[in-house]
Amino acid sequence: MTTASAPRTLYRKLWDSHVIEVVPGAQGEGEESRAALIHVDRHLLHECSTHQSFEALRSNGRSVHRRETHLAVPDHAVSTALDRLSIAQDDGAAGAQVARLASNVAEFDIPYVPLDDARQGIVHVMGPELGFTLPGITLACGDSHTSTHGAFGALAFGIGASDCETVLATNAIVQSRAKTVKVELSGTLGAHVTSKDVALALIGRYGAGFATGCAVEFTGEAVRAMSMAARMTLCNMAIEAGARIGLVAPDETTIDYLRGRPLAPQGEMFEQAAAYWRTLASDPGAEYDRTVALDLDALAPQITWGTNPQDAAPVDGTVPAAPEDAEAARQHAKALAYMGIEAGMPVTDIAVDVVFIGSCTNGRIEDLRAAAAVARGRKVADGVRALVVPGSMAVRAQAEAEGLDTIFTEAGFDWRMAGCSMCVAMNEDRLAEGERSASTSNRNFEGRQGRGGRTHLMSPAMAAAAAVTGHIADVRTLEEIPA
Ligand SMILES: CC(C)[C@H](C(=O)O)[C@@H](O)C(=O)O
Ligand code: SF4
Repeated sequence: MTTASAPRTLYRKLWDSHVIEVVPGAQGEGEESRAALIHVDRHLLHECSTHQSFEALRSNGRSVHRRETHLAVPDHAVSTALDRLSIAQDDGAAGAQVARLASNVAEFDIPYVPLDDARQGIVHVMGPELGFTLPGITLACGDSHTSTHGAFGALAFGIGASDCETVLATNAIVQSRAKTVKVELSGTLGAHVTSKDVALALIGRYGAGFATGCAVEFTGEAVRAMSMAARMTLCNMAIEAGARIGLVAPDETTIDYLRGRPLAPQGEMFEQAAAYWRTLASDPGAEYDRTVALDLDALAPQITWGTNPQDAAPVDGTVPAAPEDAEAARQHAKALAYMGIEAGMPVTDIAVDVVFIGSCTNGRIEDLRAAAAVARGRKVADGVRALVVPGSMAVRAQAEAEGLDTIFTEAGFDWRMAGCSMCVAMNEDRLAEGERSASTSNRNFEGRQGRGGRTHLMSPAMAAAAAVTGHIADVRTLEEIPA
């Protein structure tokens, strides 16, 4: 039984401060129920997972409880073509999804960022940019990568369509309190090694299920040194370790990021909020259900070779040999056959057809800067199609203000409008059967980027290195190009 004075994890503090009522449960004698009705402070919506919820609201005769706590944006199915506003009215499936979202939010009077708005972007990029995401809040969205917002010290989680209706109608939801995993990151990242590499290395070492159903808190000096963008990448990828929630305790980096954001508190209110945010950290001695560690000093850039995010290897390594366990060996053979590669080959021998730089994992301005630093003065290799899809229109505008678009286009990259794009292939951006990509997104399952497509996950700098060499390449070994 947790007493008021027992040291608590950040997760537990966020949880406790949002419990409306504990649901009496079937726990063992003397054990506290883990289920509770919790308050949902904020809710993000996109066009793919919400139509059913609005239908349910209508058929149940319910209304939206507090309209200003919701924010909707189309991102998954939208075109990323430069002339998309003139084609958005097409009656294709994607256009219809966006149109339905627009009419649903109009009917229920929910704040909406339409496709032609300068703030449009992937929900998990746009929410933080606007200051909709704040430390200490609960934030829900009908999308698994909602964990991204945990980088701010928010309790952020994906919900299903029926939960989405409940959240719209009540701002509350029954959840089960998750078990906690502490990830201790020690050491310092080397040049060109990023939080994407940390995430892939962690999942590679501990397995795609190492945090199943858990709340993962990333801790250590290395995390404190990371930008908000890097922390968001980590929390985003926590889902690929099976987690429900990713968390980083807020600090001055978080507070500096949020100051002046349009939907964050302003002036004296902001300072009062920041004083509270500074209290949001795990107490010394707080107990986690599991702790895992990774030393970053010797970490190399990572890539995935297979069809699961845990199929990670260092870029200076080889495609691994079959594991001993029979079932694991069968999976390994299946993955290699699908990917069209062989055990033992250096991963840098893998040639790519397509490069995708974008997504809610790595579509922020820092990511584009890292990719542009590699692309600058180089050319996309012959036969390679390379796309840069900013995570939001604000990222796109910032990149243009910095001249990154010119660097990319001069190098032969395609410079697109914002959206999920080839991360999920719900729009026209997709791999053809058998095509192979270097991708900065988060999932490499069979067909994720188009039926029969083959995905190698990596960081933005590594993806840019693949674009200019035509194969998976160690960005650390590319020659410096003088400015
Ligand atoms: C379409 C959406 C519900 C889905 C998710 O839940 O994550 C998508 O964003 C994804 O990344 O696969
Ligand atoms: S960018 Fe990819 S992972 Fe992120 S929300 Fe869109 S589809 Fe999901």
